[in-house]
Amino acid sequence: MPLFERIIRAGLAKANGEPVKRSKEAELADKHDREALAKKARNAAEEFIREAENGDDSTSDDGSALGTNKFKATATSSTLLSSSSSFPAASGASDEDDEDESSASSPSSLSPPTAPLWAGNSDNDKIVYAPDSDYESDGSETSWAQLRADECVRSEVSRSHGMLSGLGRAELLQERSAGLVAGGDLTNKRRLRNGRTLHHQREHVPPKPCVVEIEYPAGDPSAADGFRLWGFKEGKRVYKLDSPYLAVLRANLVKTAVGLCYIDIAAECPPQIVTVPTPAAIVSPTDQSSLPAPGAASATSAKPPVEPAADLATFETVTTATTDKTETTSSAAAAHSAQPAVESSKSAASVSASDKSAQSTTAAVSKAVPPSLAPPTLEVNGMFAIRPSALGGLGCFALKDISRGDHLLVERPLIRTNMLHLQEEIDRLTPDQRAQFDSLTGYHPDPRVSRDAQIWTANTFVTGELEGLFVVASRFNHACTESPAQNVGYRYDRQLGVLTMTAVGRIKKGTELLISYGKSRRMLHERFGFWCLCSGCGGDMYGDEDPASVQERLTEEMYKRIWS
Ligand SMILES: C[S@@+](CC[C@H](N)C(=O)[O-])C[C@H]1O[C@@H](n2cnc3c(N)ncnc32)[C@H](O)[C@@H]1O
Repeated sequence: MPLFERIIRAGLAKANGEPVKRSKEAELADKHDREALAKKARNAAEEFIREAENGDDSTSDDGSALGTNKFKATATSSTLLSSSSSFPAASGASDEDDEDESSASSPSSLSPPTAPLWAGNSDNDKIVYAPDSDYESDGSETSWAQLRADECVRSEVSRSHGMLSGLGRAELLQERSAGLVAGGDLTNKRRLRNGRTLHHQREHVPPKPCVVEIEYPAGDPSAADGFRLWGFKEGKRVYKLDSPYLAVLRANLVKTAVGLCYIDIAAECPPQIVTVPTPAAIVSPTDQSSLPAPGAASATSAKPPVEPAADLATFETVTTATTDKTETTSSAAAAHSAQPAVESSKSAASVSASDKSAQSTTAAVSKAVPPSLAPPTLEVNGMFAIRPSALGGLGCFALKDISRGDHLLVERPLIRTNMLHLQEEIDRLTPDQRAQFDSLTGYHPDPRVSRDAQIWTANTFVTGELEGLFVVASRFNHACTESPAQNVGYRYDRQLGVLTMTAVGRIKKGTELLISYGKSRRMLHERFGFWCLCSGCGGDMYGDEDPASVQERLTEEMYKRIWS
């Protein structure tokens, strides 16, 4: 379960005094405790068995007591050991009581393990079983289990937070630079202080500035100019930069980022992403005859649909002009820099005549950047193009004036499944489909999850009981209700198995097409990892305040809320 969901659930449940489903860590901790109890019980049982085999007379003196104790010990041992399965089946427990107890303590009654059912007997320090036939465990009966779960969640938060902020590494770098700890030679590296203080989780530590280590091939001090904290993206701090060394940095991106910050170079270096929507998957809902057969939905082909509907007929391949120098953010830029250049050149070969200017711009930009960093070539369906967006990464922009009710896109899912079966579905993708999947932006609240899971989490649409991932629809950015308005609605048709995007108002050529991911800014941040930059929800309500500090402050507020 995602971290935030766990935290929120735990918090809500705690507030309401409701039982909390324990985390995996708590389960492990319980298992550890159970094993300790099992050991104890085994010793007790062995002792009893030894006593019984030695013909201890106390049986006849107090047969029932010993019988009960003996039974308790053995039943307990065998039950407890059913999880560790190292204790031989207990003997000498064949009376009626025993059968009752045995059935009550069969392994199935412990599935899932319910540690709170066990308690130490303070009188004889033996483990006793206190079955209650009406009792159904939900795994959260005792406060220690609850506490342990909370503790696990708490450590989870601080761990994740440590990863989010990179503070651990920042501190290490700082200590290294101060000569407090041993480390590599920093003399050829520039360090940048961003003046940030530590988050409240670490308040006991005196605040220190965060240090970013960046390697500059040129070694020129002025190369550090222009860096500033922009915010958080995909679980990492994002720094914007505007440096004369961009070209060099671009070529050395991996070396440069040093694992601490992800450098957003979208303004100068366009995303290396080629989205090739499946023509067969994009048809008019009125032209259902041309819908591809299920399963063949996403076969990649450069051919247009056989009989495309009028409004979606023109499949243009547009080389997007990406000389836009505005400060756009793009996770795609770094995440997808490995996109094979061949894709770009392949698509570039089919540039439509209608976009000659874009082509010439592309040619100019191509000269300036290495082939692997050539501008994106994006295939669109005639109604919109996919281009870098000021909101973040790529977005969809109207290529013509659009009227209310116009269908913009009808798309079949590349994958329709749930998290449980995601891997199987991914494994079934063809290499082309896999490349389409990989090209998407990923985010997951827990940065440790796989990139596949991140992509899935950040891009899926609810499609009935399952979720669907659509390669083109995934490029629609979010807006709240006011300007820039959400101007596109979508609906998944379960019978046809297609997602339809429809204009919900008049849209002028060039306007970004925006859908709604949800209403709450906090939800957007927690679920998708971004603070909405649209003005509708107050993304711009902070006036002159530096966006970096706004985002940092909001993040801190979120953590405070989680912790309170
Ligand atoms: C489903 S993707 C949308 C397409 C994405 N821009 C891309 O390049 O692939 C969702 C991501 O887009 C960005 N995004 C979408 N709407 C945004 C908004 N209103 N403000 C800021 N970022 C936004 C966020 O990074 C979010 O995680």
